[in-house]
Amino acid sequence: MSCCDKPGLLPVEEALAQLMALAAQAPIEDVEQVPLAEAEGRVLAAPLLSGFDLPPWDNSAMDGYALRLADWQGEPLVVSQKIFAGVAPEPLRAGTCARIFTGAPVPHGADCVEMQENVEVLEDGRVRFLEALRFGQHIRPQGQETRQGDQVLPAGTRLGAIELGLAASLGQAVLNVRRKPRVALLSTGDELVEPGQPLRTGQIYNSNRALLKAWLLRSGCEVRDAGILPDDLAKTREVLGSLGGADLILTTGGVSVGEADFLGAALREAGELALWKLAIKPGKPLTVGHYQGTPVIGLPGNPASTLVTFALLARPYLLRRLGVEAVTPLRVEVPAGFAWKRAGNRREYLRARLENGRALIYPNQSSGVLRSAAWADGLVEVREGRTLEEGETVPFIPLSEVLL
Ligand SMILES: Nc1nc2c(c(=O)[nH]1)N[C@H]1C(S)=C(S)[C@@H](COP(=O)(O)OP(=O)(O)OC[C@H]3O[C@@H](n4cnc5c(N)ncnc54)[C@H](O)[C@@H]3O)O[C@H]1N2
Ligand code: MOO
Ligand SMILES: [Mg+2]
Repeated sequence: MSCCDKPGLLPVEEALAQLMALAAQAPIEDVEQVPLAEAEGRVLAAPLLSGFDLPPWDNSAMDGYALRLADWQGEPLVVSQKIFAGVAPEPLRAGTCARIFTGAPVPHGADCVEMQENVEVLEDGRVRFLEALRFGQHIRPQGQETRQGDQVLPAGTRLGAIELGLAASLGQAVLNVRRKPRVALLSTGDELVEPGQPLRTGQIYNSNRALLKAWLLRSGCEVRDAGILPDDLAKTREVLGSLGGADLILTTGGVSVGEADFLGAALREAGELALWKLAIKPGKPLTVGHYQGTPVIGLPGNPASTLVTFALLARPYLLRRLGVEAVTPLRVEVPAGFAWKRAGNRREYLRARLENGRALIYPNQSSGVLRSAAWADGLVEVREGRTLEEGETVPFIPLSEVLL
């Protein structure tokens, strides 16, 4: 055990529970109406209800012929009308059938559709049905998908491609969604330089800013990019104090115990430090609190620590503030394609990739190595105190689950 890995670290579940409680105290409830085409990634503010039955009328599932079963005694039937999708049919004339195509409304009086492969069209145009017919066959009944008034999606649903398609099928051109969270993004560190600038000795490029900005935008947030903050307590106070209009100040770096780590000190002075030092690796010094009443989440500066803590803690917090229930990502159990001999006292999230159904881990799991995450397609979770033999089952969190 190293000097810093003492017991007393906050377990990940407890940190998440506390973040959820903080989120519940500060819901973002303002509602906006947005056109369907702009609603991707937003969160429904009200349930999506079906204004009508879907499908609105019985319609054919096949290209073929519609008939009334009782009219068919084995003799060929005359075709009395042709019904394409998009037209309103006449009622079916007794003793006849109708030519019908997939998606076309079934005419009043018909109760069965036969696909054209199973009929013989006679020279006189009549149609002989070659196989036994069943009542209701190949008919998609009115309301089979939704009934008028059904709740199709609950409030708090995040809108992805499927939900947008569903809303469109119900004729919704505009959706009521929660206002986007306003996130002020700050990268702390005297060593940071933006890409495009020359790099002097001791400096590194700011990668967390690009990573988080893209991810926040994808997560449906409005980003106020507050740039780079030097490692200086007075400057930290000044900049945090200027970001009061934000729903969240999200910072990276400056949360550990070094002499240039000032976020904790600033929060203790003019706010509250609610969470610090978690049993998570990477990401232990994650810092949560508020500054003059504005919520602050300080992600540890190491790029893989930033990624893991954003994915598993900060992102769920933001989603919960929007009323999203399901904020924890899916885990699938997979066999480990590696052995893990070092039981740690923090829960570890290893950058991993599935190959032939087994999880392989990137050879360098240093929290400074972002390349590990670009190589990976998920995170393997290794619980505190655990070692693993190759072939044992481990939880795997697909990165696609958290990147949306
Ligand atoms: N004595 C101890 N030292 C450290 C401990 C500890 O418990 N005792 N914890 C370590 C752990 S774990 C982590 S994680 C880091 C977290 O450090 P900070 O959040 O204070 O971050 P910094 O010190 O500012 O930076 C850490 C590392 O990350 C680089 N960095 C920072 N920001 C960026 C950025 N925007 N883009 C790219 N890289 C960035 C920075 O240069 C440092 O290399 O603390 C350990 N130390
Ligand atoms: O927890 Mo730190 O994130 O190990 O590098
Ligand atoms: Mg530090």
